[in-house]
Amino acid sequence: MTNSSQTALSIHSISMSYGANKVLDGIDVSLEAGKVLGLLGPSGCGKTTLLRLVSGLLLPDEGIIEIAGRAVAAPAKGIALPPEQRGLGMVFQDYALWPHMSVAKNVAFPLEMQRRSGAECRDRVAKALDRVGLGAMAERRPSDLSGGQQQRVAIARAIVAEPPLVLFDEPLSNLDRELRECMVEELSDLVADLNLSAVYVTHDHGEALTLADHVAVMRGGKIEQLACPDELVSNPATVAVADFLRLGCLLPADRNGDGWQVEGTSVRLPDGPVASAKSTLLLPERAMRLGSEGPAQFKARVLRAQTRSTGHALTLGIEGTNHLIRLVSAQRARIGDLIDISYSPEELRWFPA
Ligand SMILES: Nc1ncnc2c1ncn2[C@@H]1O[C@H](COP(=O)(O)OP(=O)(O)OP(=O)(O)O)[C@@H](O)[C@H]1O
Repeated sequence: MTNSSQTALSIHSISMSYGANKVLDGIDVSLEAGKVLGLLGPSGCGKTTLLRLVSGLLLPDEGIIEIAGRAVAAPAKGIALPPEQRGLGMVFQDYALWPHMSVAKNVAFPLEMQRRSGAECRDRVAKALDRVGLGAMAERRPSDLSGGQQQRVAIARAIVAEPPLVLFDEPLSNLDRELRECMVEELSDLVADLNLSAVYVTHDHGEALTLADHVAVMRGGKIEQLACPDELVSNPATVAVADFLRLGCLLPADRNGDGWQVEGTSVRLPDGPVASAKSTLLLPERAMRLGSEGPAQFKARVLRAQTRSTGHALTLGIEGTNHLIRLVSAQRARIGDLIDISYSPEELRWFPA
């Protein structure tokens, strides 16, 4: 464990059960000050439980949680600080704004809880609202704002007391897709400008990869991989990570002579860095191109073609099999066409079976 004030959050060997159901199992993760940790994973993997343990809404069965070097939960030592003594900022999915209070009153709440003077409250609220671009809306009611603006009020309230750590619990999931895409970028800039230390829970991998410096991909109460976004995308540690991040096509393969054969196909691949007789290989979407110009190819049939703003979204079937490949291509292709797909063998990733 570390006591450095440079560490915003340190989670050590945390476990937690609901009755006989162990929902978190030996979680270890730490976060440097000024960085964002994304907690990403499918429904039920334990992200919200972990966030609640950090906030103090739940207590762990085992382990230690430190915020800015101070132990806030350590059952073995009888330490269990309630949420109000952890001094955290929190932003929730449903904004959790008080409808009968003005925007300024909502934002002032954490400072009033700390019994700050009226002048200090007014000054800090005005600064926080300016930072989220809502300086002109201080006297409005939350109901007179759009969903995106309400979420910015919630962010202003979370940062007004300059907490050592801000917790975001799926803050954009109530917004429609267009607004969400806009807010992800805004939020990412805001978090960087404010130099916030934050934990950001989401099941949307695009959000996590955009916003977080490090992402913990969770599965079944454990961290499957903890890495920066680039590393996760280029070197997923497991099939589950590659699958959850939808990095490309996962294919079962059998060792065959000095190479590999994709199960049920005539597609042969060069040797990979696994010793087992069977493996799953990832053919990343970004490694594939339409046409036969690349270093290696195979044939696939176009099953579906949809026009998107970014290109043509194609679903292809490796000829004569049920293996599907999805990719977005600048080139058009017609349903039923048999086309060549090129790829770079060095971009394949292998997982022992
Ligand atoms: N109050 C509770 N009582 C019993 N089991 C619970 C309770 N809250 C959560 N669980 C269980 O704990 C596990 C983890 O739940 P958690 O809410 O942390 O998952 P999550 O990853 O946040 O999922 P989601 O994305 O759907 O919110 C799940 O199996 C869930 O059913």
